[in-house]
Amino acid sequence: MCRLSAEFTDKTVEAHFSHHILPRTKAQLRTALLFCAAFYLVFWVTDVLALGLGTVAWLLFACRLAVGVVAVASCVTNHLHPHSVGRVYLTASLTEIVGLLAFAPVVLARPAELPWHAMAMSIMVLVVYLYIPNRLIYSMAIAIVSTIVFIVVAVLLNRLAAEEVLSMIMLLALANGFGCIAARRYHMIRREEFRVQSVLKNLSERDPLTGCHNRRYLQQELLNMELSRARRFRLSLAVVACDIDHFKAVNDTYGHAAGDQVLVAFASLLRGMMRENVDSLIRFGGEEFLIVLPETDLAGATHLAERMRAALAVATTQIATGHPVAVTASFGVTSVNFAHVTARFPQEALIELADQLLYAAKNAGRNAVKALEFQGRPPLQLARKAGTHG
Ligand SMILES: Nc1nc2c(ncn2[C@@H]2O[C@H](COP(=O)(O)OP(=O)(O)OP(=O)(O)O)[C@@H](O)[C@H]2O)c(=O)[nH]1
Repeated sequence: MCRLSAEFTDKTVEAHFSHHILPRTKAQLRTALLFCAAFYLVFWVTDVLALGLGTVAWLLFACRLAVGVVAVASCVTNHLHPHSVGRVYLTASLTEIVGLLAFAPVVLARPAELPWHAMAMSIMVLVVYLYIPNRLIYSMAIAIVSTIVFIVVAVLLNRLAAEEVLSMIMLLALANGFGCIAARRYHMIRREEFRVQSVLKNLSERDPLTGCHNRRYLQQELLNMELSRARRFRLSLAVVACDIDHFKAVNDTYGHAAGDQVLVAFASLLRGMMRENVDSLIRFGGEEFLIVLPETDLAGATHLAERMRAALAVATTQIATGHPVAVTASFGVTSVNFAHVTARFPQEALIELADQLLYAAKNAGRNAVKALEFQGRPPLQLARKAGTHG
């Protein structure tokens, strides 16, 4: 994490984090802006009490109203662009700047109350750092520049004794210092929470050896999500089950560590032939993998499985001892086309059919692909498990 900005140094991670917290940031920003704008307007009462209901008081009302208008416009803009992180920070900064600028006429119109204005300025600085959600570097820039401008205006007004000016400067420096430290802490804690959550999510959804999604993620999230999407838009969804042939022999001959290397290489070969961010590879158990292919019909999925089978058949994995290890794999392919299938069926039925086809491929001599369209009914018993398969 960058120590100055309190953001992730990796821009992609930071963008991911910002999008992840965007709904919460927007809700916080809306509350903060409307609350601050309302207070700004309510404080007009003090202008009237100090100046009477004359032209100057109405001018100050116009300034305060401008802050309210910008705050409301910011909220509307963010509502109309629900996915824009940049716009959230832009509107937060803009409202902060307008709010602080609108404070200048109040100070100039009521110079006798300079110590109170200094106190108000300290509170506003804290609000900028802590209450209005914004990037820390933007909050820092806005708070520091407006503090300096305020001090210059206060000195030019020449209403305070030297010791009062010094007290005011120290008070404002304290507000900036503590505000900045607290805001920095808050930004870092939120990112640390996000990092821990991501690590835990990864641990619960992924297989540590191959980095593929695990069975729990497939059954509890992925398949349900893909099936509902395919059903809603009447699309095809394909599932491919694949399993390395005679994998036990690899372990027995070269050792478990070499077996692990072969598994990792197999997963990487499959992943390399899939569509990034569209298809999913799941380690279903031991040496069996499952591939979920959205918007893919049986012909497309069978073609892919055939290409994967052929690629593996000519590939070798260099294990730690330097030996090249060659393996083959068997594939069971099924797909469901929701343009035709309207009946509801349990998600397991699709996996079960892919699995049965996989064992049919094993029974047919291995290093083979078997495919069948899923018709929405519980699958038939296509094949018994191959005798050698555990
Ligand atoms: N190295 C390694 N081996 C594993 C892992 N998970 C399961 N295995 C092994 O995979 C082997 C699977 O053997 P079987 O189920 O008999 O299947 P097979 O030898 O591949 O035979 P067929 O599938 O019928 O072709 C067993 O020896 C398991 O110990 C793993 O994470 N790493």
